[in-house]
Amino acid sequence: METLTIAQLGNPILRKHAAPLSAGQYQDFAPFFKALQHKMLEHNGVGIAAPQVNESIRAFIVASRPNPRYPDAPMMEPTLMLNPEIVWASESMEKDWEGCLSIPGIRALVNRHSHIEVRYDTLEGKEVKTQMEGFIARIFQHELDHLNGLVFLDQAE
Ligand SMILES: O=C(O)C[C@@H](Cc1ccccc1)[C@H](O)SCc1ccccc1
Ligand SMILES: [Zn+2]
Repeated sequence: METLTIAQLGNPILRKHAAPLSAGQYQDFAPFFKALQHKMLEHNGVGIAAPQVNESIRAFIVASRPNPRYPDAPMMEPTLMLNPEIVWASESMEKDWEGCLSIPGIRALVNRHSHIEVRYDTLEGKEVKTQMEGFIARIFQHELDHLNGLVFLDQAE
């Protein structure tokens, strides 16, 4: 298991537009994705994006679970999402607190779409299309920002 370090704000990689993966590459990155999930769990994260560990590719993990800040957050298996996109977003927005593994110790109120429809590929190359709301939708939007060189402070209230 390669050891990954988490890029901190100021590292230019966090400001790059990450590159899409070709389906042929998915399996090549399998060991990296294992290490990515390990890193997220090590830091009690509910999500993590590849650029945060210096890999500027369009991949992230969403792993909602109840936590002190979101005690009623849904419990979900950590889910790897490749070439993720938002295909529809609600007009309605919700403000809530966010943190970031790349900006430790800072929390901010961020406005996010309350409902989104997303699509992404699985490691096996299967396309998934699904709806998200609440905390899970928030994590998805937070991680997608990372793939587009944005961090939560950029749109904090
Ligand atoms: O830096 C990251 O992408 C991990 C973020 C994920 C996150 C997304 C939306 C709202 C909050 C966090 C976190 O730092 S993981 C740590 C964490 C866990 C639960 C609540 C707040 C922060
Ligand atoms: Zn983050």
